[in-house]
Amino acid sequence: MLLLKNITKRFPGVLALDDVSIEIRPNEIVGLIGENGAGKSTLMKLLTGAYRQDAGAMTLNGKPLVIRNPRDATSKGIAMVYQEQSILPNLTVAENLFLGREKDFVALGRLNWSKLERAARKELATVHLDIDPLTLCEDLSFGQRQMVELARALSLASHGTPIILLDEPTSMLEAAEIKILFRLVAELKSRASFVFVSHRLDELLSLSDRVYVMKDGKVVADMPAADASAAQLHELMVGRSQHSEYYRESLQKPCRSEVALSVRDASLGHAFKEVSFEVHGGEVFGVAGVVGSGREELCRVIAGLERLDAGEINVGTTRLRPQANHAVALGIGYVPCERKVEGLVTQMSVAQNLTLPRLRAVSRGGVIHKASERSMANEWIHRLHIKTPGPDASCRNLSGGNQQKVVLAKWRFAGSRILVLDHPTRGLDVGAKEEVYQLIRELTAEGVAVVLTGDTLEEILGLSHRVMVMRDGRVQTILPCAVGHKPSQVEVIEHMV
Ligand SMILES: Nc1ncnc2c1ncn2[C@@H]1O[C@H](COP(=O)(O)OP(=O)(O)OP(=O)(O)O)[C@@H](O)[C@H]1O
Repeated sequence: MLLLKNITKRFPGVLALDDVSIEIRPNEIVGLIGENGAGKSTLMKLLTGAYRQDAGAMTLNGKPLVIRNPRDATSKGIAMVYQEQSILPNLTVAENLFLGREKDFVALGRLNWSKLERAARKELATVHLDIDPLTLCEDLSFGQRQMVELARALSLASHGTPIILLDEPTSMLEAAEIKILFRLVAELKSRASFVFVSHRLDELLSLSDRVYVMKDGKVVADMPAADASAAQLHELMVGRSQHSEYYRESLQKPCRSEVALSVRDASLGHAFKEVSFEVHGGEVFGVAGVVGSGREELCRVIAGLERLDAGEINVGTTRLRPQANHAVALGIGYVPCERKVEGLVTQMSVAQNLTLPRLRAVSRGGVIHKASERSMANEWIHRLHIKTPGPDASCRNLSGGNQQKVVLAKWRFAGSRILVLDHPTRGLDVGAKEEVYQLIRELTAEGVAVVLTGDTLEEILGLSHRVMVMRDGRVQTILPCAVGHKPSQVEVIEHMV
């Protein structure tokens, strides 16, 4: 149905797509995987008309295809469900579904709300979402908002057999929501084709019919999912086989006796109440809980971004003030879940972002010394294998995973002694994840304390010395979790829900 032939796309200093050929058949789910920076998003952006290829051609149902912009893409039946959701939270579900198409619902200069509501109900039924179309989107759960996006994409691209692009749709979802999404996509396959981008190899194999593996801008494999294994995909995309010890458990050292961080009777609004714990030097302290359990807010409080209603947080003998710069001064580094909003100044370069928390190290006489800034940055680019044309490249143009590496490198450069990692491996490919796990082990061996809330329970259990389980803002239990004493996932889930 859709054919991409010998597509090349170049950015300054980067060959993002190098002679890529891909085909998408009717009613098929095509999985797309590759390391961070392999070119997946660039490919999606070509298909939605955000970019034009430098060379190569596309055809749709045998006819030459030129996509001028996203609206043109949807008119040709290609629509995208964005990972960092594109719906407007302050509008209703119905308004979001028909955003830009309001004129179909206007009579005599006025919006016909009941017509809009009826049409919205119909669209919501296609994704089995039983909600009032006049609900504000900000009142929906993340999973529900994603369903609204999917319904919107399907209704926009209602031309022939639509092609729906799903960019890491599961990265922000809980296990139960993922199940619902997968069931729905499998059902919708009878009326649409899907391109599914994911870094989770098992998921990709379970949902897709066929899989393309990309590496350094090239397609290196195309195979039926039934013939592929996760280990094989790992090797194809990373170029080496998966480390037998994924979480580097053998590198875990007993933590130190000194307390690096203590949280006492901390309460914050509706988010959490009377939370107390201590984290030791060299310890990975995992925080588990479902979305809404209070774990994300807890991370923000330790980073100095929120003011507690009661209780206190101490680093050594110093009480933390609710100011991000005080947290940084006390040696706390924060890797936020929303890296583009809070983790980076995206319009600044890689070097500027990397050195931002410790400008003094690259300044002379109060003036930033560009050559030292660049050479520091080069060192970290090299150490963390950050894929960038150079230290002066704008962070905005890095792939998602490489942006995350810049955030991690920044705190490493700052010499932080306490790291708060909120989903540090979200959006990272399997190889990059292993590098982060290795880095966490190295940091803790040096005595750095880590507060970790992870993408999966397996990840939290794999890395932590102890795991605190939160439910509805309360601490349920703190379980020992060092190697040889790991609780089972079931045991932890029982405390979570
Ligand atoms: N607008 C741009 N300007 C310059 N370089 C870019 C731009 N967009 C992407 N790149 C570069 O092109 C390469 C491919 O990036 P792309 O975002 O397609 O990777 P990806 O496979 O989606 O990675 P990830 O899994 O991390 O999201 C990267 O090296 C990236 O830095």
